[in-house]
Amino acid sequence: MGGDETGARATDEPGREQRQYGETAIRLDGVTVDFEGVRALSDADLRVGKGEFVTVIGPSGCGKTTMLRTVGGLQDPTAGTVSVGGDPPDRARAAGEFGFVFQRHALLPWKSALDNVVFLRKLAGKSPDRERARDLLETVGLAGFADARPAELSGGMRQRVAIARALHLGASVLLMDEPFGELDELTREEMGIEVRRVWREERKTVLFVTHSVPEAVFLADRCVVMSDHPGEIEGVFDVELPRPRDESVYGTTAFQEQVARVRTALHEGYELR
Ligand SMILES: Nc1ncnc2c1ncn2[C@@H]1O[C@H](COP(=O)(O)OP(=O)(O)OP(=O)(O)O)[C@@H](O)[C@H]1O
Repeated sequence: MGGDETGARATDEPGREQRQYGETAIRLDGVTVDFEGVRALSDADLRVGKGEFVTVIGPSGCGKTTMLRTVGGLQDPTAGTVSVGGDPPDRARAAGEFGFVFQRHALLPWKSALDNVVFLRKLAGKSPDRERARDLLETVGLAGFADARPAELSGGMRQRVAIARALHLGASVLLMDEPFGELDELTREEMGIEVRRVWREERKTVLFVTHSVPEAVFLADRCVVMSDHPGEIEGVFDVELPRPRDESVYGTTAFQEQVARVRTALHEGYELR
């Protein structure tokens, strides 16, 4: 398919989202993770190119979070190797290469949005930059909310703060685990559009776990489909949709077809490779 070693294709599409993922940012080779008799992840091989947006979807308990945590150095593999920018995950984590965004944003309730963005960077031993933090709040659509406390923000706005916080860390890799899981469908869609826009501007590598097939397709350059018992990578699906993407994509036949294809893969173990 004319791909490079990441498996991603460089396309001739014009615009800023042109895909050129020659350099591998994340690499998993034969990664297995066992927990007391449970094989959470089995023999996973994956390459994620630098600056690529990869989503991960699969049934509950198939090892999506385990894979994300293993990439992020929060979980050691039982077998196999993971490398991030050529380094083992714990070294990459110590170097501040990861921005984690989880379903529960864990903002500090007594701090303003701006202070929440700044705080994590301070905690990581890096010097905070309030101007940059303010710019990032603007980037995620929160201009004017720098002084608001989390309780004054909606769920979607709180997740935007969490994304700005991860970006302020200066991380090159965003690991996102169901970040919009608690949001209503319309807000999820809006957040998806925002996240792709931010990703385009900030040029991060993103690994994004979701339960939503439309979200997995809309966001991705490539979508990793997993199966369970044991958790393994069933296939990796190239998403061919216009770039940049906005809400009009949801209504297109191409989008519906690709959603259907991923659904079939999830239900029937349809061969994607
Ligand atoms: N710390 C742990 N100790 C024991 N078992 C675990 C641990 N973490 C995960 N597991 C098990 O490993 C398997 C994979 O879990 P994981 O959370 O990675 O799946 P998931 O695909 O993210 O699930 P969900 O979509 O429900 O969040 C499950 O059977 C789970 O019970």
